[in-house]
Amino acid sequence: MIKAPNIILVGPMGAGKTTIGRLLSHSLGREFYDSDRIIEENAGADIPWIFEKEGEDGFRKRETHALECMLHNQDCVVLATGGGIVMREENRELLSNSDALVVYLYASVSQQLHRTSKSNHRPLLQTSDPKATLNALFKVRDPLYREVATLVVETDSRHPKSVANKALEAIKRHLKSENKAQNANVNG
Ligand SMILES: Nc1ncnc2c1ncn2[C@@H]1O[C@H](COP(=O)(O)OP(=O)(O)O)[C@@H](O)[C@H]1O
Ligand SMILES: O=C(O)C1=C[C@@H](OP(=O)(O)O)[C@@H](O)[C@H](O)C1
Ligand SMILES: [Mg+2]
Repeated sequence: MIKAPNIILVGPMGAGKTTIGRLLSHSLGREFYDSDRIIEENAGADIPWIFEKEGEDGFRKRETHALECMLHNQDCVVLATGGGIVMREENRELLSNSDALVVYLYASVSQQLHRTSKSNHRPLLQTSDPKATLNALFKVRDPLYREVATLVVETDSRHPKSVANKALEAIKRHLKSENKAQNANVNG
């Protein structure tokens, strides 16, 4: 059993946040949440509908509210976020100022494109050139994911189970080194 506060997954669309988050939560015996599902449940509508009726700005407001509620009410859960969670400074501050362990699931743009091509539920990718959109988003967002993340886990050419195991090992290593540093502070 590992002792860690909330584990929060960030990264681009198609990085596998929803898939890996669920696998991680099973391995850890923790509850799993996905900010996109929380938003949909609260709205009583799906994400394409919210984007259509309220615009991206309406969706982002709902996203901030979902993140605030999770950080305020939940402890020791696994939370998958949506790829745009880092766009608002307010959200980055919420993530950085919380004691959550934030894991950036990295995926190359070609993998993002491949993995998102099976679904039409991502409004931002309903363009004539989703690859150009993913490239443009990646340029802006990659530094922001790195800014809020404690750990970065590479997901290209790995099966989801292998990504989840890799993330788990990285989390355990991180917690061990954090404990050692704390003990050194107490004893030193
Ligand atoms: N490591 C992986 N290798 C291959 N396919 C993956 C991997 N991770 C996720 N997928 C697949 O990619 C698609 C998008 O995954 P999802 O978890 O929804 O990503 P996200 O929540 O980051 O947008 C799903 O069909 C999922 O099964
Ligand atoms: O990158 C984004 O801005 C978005 C990512 C989506 O979540 P996933 O990253 O889980 O696909 C979802 O929140 C919405 O379509 C917007
Ligand atoms: Mg997702």
